[in-house]
Amino acid sequence: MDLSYQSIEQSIFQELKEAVILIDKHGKIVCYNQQAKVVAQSQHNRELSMHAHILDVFPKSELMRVLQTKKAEIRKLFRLNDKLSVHVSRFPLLDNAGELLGAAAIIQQDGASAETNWQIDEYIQEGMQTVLQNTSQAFVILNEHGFTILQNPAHEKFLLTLQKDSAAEAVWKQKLEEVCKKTLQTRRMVEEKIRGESIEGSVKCLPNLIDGVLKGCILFIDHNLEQAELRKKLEQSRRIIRALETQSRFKDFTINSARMKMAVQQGKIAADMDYPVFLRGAAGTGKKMLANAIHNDGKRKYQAFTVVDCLKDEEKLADYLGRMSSKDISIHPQGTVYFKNITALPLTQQMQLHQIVLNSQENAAVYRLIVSSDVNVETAMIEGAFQKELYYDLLQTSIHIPALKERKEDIAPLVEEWIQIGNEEYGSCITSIDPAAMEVLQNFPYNNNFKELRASLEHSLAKLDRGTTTLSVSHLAFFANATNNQEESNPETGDKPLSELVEEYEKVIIKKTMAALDGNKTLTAKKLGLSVRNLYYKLEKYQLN
Ligand SMILES: Nc1ncnc2c1ncn2[C@@H]1O[C@H](COP(=O)(O)OP(=O)(O)OP(=O)(O)O)[C@@H](O)[C@H]1O
Repeated sequence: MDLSYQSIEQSIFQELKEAVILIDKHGKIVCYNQQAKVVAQSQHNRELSMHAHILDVFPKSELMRVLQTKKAEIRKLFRLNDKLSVHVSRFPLLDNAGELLGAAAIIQQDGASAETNWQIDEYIQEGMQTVLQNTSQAFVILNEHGFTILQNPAHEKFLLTLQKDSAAEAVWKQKLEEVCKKTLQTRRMVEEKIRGESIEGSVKCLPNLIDGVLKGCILFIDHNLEQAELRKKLEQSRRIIRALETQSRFKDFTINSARMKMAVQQGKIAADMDYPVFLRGAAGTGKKMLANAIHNDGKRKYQAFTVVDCLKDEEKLADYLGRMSSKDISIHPQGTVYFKNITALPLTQQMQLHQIVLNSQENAAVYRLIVSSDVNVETAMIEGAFQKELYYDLLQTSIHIPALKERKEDIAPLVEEWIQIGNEEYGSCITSIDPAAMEVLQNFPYNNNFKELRASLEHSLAKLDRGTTTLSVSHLAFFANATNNQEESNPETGDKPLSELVEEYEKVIIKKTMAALDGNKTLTAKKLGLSVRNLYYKLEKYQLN
């Protein structure tokens, strides 16, 4: 067999992807192609040359073995250097009579490295998938029209949380769209900071160019959601503490309804002035909270806020009426005094209060005055139990706080807020509310307004099974029972608290006595051992007028 160079199809041989080296039976190189030169160079820059010994060029070559064994070795791994391994197939070269002429090595350098690259690619791909699925960095891949093709879990979570805050969601959605559009238009990276109400962050958008063709873009989002959630919880705790310490502010009101927004707005206007304020609204609607916010967001915030219940605090009432009647403006301005249940004041004290109101109107008051009533003052006035002049003067700056049933839009956010607080207190873990349950909560009458909403929810949360995450109608048995009891109006049934049963009984007694005495209030009060003003108060409370 002629192993000379000329006997082989030059062009094909040279173009082969594989490196080919032929040696004679002594180990001398007799033939090689271009690829073989490259392989030799990759091994410490060695030069391949004709008639050189194979071990001089490849000191670790195993081709010599084939000369001895005369056996072919297929695709054996051979380490060329620290970084590069190749697959080598070795063949003995025999003539027709089986005589050894030499040996050939076919080195699959391209194939081998492609395989190595492929293995690395697969490894990297898998690794990348794991990283992308687990990273807290939210990202989303969009096509050239701005539609989502792929997003990671961090992005899904981000969108879900954003949905809970409609104001922030609107800002973020608009900004992300803008950034995306800009990237697709300019084919350049666009970076922006986003301030979406409570949720802040930044977005980076890269054009997705494949072989110079714009295929869409990739959005990377950094946000402070976790901090925002923590801040919200902290703010809630602070709000409760402020309410407990009568440190409420206007921002502490949870409101959705236009009517309640109006009441708070009026409160804000009143806070800037020193006029007396008259707060009107049923029990538990938030009168004290609003009075407190007027004080804390007003000029006298560094002075005391004092609550005087005209129905219960007789001594305190007399004390403050005395102190506040003084017109001595040389005295350093004092804090705010909040008189609640003013319809329970006897006429003489009403006159005293009227004088304080007049002093305030003349800017001659030492104290800031805020009064409230949860019963209908007009009826008391018509009956002669409330002074007309006082009524008209107070009316000028009166703020009406609507009952919860008149502002159902406020119920959902209040419920959500109290469930979060309840979760902390009762160890429950409610994260969602079934729509049917929310309907029950929204349609409940809440005679004691916020106080009743909170107490009823607490009652339901305290009885939840461990692990319940969705509040459903079945958990609201307390609400159903309360509704039934109200509908049946049977004072002897149900598991009502004693105070409620006593009130129901009191109502029946007053009603019967009044009927027996032809509606004469003075005689009714006398018969029941009540003062006339107290009777008026109870008639209003039980709506017996
Ligand atoms: N819009 C609101 N957002 C948050 N909390 C509220 C809201 N309205 C009322 N509350 C809370 O409801 C509770 C009852 O409110 P508050 O004592 O001010 O009612 P009130 O009308 O003065 O009641 P009452 O006439 O029975 O004394 C308080 O704990 C208050 O913090």
